[in-house]
Amino acid sequence: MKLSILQVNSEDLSPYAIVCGDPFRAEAIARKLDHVRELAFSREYRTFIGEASGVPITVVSHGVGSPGAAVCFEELIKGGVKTLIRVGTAGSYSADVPPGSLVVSTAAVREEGLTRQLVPLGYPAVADSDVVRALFEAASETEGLVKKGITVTLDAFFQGVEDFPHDKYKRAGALAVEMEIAALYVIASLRGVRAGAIVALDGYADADLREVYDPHTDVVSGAVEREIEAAIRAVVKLSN
Ligand SMILES: O=P(O)(O)O[C@H]1O[C@H](CO)[C@@H](O)[C@H]1O
Ligand SMILES: O=c1cc[nH]c(=O)[nH]1
Repeated sequence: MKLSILQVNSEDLSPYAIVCGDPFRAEAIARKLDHVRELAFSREYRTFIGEASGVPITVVSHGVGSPGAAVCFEELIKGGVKTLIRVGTAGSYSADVPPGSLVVSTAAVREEGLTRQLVPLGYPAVADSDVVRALFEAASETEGLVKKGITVTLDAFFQGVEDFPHDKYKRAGALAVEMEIAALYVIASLRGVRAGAIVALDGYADADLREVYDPHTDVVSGAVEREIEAAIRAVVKLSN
């Protein structure tokens, strides 16, 4: 079956997918795999298939923001993907997890608009516990700080005149904020597949991102390398 938005044949997909926002990061992840082939590059969705330790892995970029990412997650699941791992970046809520750290998201606050069009507000956006365990173990085997905990998914990236809800979620113990994990977790639960996510912290969420956002530093690149390694190893662990 040809997936109409991703423009890939479902027969070419692995049951394991690593997803990320940036099409160039998808390529960087794919380059770590054996026998890699690019399957399609349609809109923001760039799809590769490769192998790690003999386990086939699909890698796909989902772009920025929950609505576009949701389309990607839904099509992958329709195409037979059973385990999805997001490898992303996020802004930190705490000096205990400074830029360059990794966070494995156990659950996500639904501060986006997409999932409320799918399920009631009380429905949780929660990771699969086996995927969290595999990601945390694999990330802990890399050099550098890794924590697990709640993350926040927000639609807005640059602030307008409304206050962002960062302070209350910080006080409630959330570790970081990004833009797609809640959509991933809700859709995975709805469709009966498992999902998890790991993020590399690229700055502090409450800074004025218009002034200071720069994910292209050595510290962030190093953390992204670590999370890619962790995600690939987590897939191999989950396949055993
Ligand atoms: O690095 P990625 O995976 O794109 O994740 C984060 O970065 C983007 C914002 O620049 C958003 O997609 C956010 O969730
Ligand atoms: O959504 C995001 C992603 C990266 N960094 C942030 O501060 N926010």
